[in-house]
Amino acid sequence: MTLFIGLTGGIASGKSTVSNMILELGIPVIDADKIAKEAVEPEEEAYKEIVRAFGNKVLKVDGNLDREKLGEIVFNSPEKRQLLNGIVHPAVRKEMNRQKDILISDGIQAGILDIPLLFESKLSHMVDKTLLVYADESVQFQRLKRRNGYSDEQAASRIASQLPLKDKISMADAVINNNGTIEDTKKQLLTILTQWKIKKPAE
Ligand SMILES: Nc1ncnc2c1ncn2[C@@H]1O[C@H](COP(=O)(O)OP(=O)(O)OP(=O)(O)O)[C@@H](O)[C@H]1O
Repeated sequence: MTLFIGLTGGIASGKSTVSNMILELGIPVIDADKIAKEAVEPEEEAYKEIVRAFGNKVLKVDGNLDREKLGEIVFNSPEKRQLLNGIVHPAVRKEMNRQKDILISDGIQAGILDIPLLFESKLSHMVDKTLLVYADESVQFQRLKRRNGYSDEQAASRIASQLPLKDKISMADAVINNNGTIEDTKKQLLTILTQWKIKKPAE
């Protein structure tokens, strides 16, 4: 039986950092963000639905979706965000399930589903365990500003648009505190994987 772990966190809390560590251990990662990007490529059904719903103004001249423009529209309107999610989420769920089925039929012991908005999107039912990458809001703020070159206001509004990370602690089966060094984080990850009896595939 394949054990599926949902990896989540908040903006700039360190999900990609942890998901890279997991990949380096040889454990497969199903990446919801990557799948979501692929789901809206021009040949996909979701792309056509988005153009029908939002119009040509969300397209770049080359015909690809203007993700920044779309992001801005939905960032400022909960109704439009719901409309977009209603198109994209089912396509993403379907592809994640397809990839899960491959790991199951290959007899893989464990797989990670990297889903940034796991709790907000109510997708916990897709996994057996949930793992939260936590960082204090002040740490998220500093790392977000440094990584994205955001102003104080831009960083603060993006953090405020998500459920506070501390509220997700009680929802998760295990929490990695990523306030410290990368080494500290790696140690916590290995401890949790051991507790869940997940071995490196090579062992
Ligand atoms: N323990 C750490 N110490 C120092 N810097 C870190 C640490 N963990 C992550 N970072 C840095 O903080 C930034 C955010 O980390 P990362 O990209 O892993 O977060 P994320 O949760 O995947 O973010 P997002 O969802 O916003 O893409 C990156 O620039 C990363 O290199």
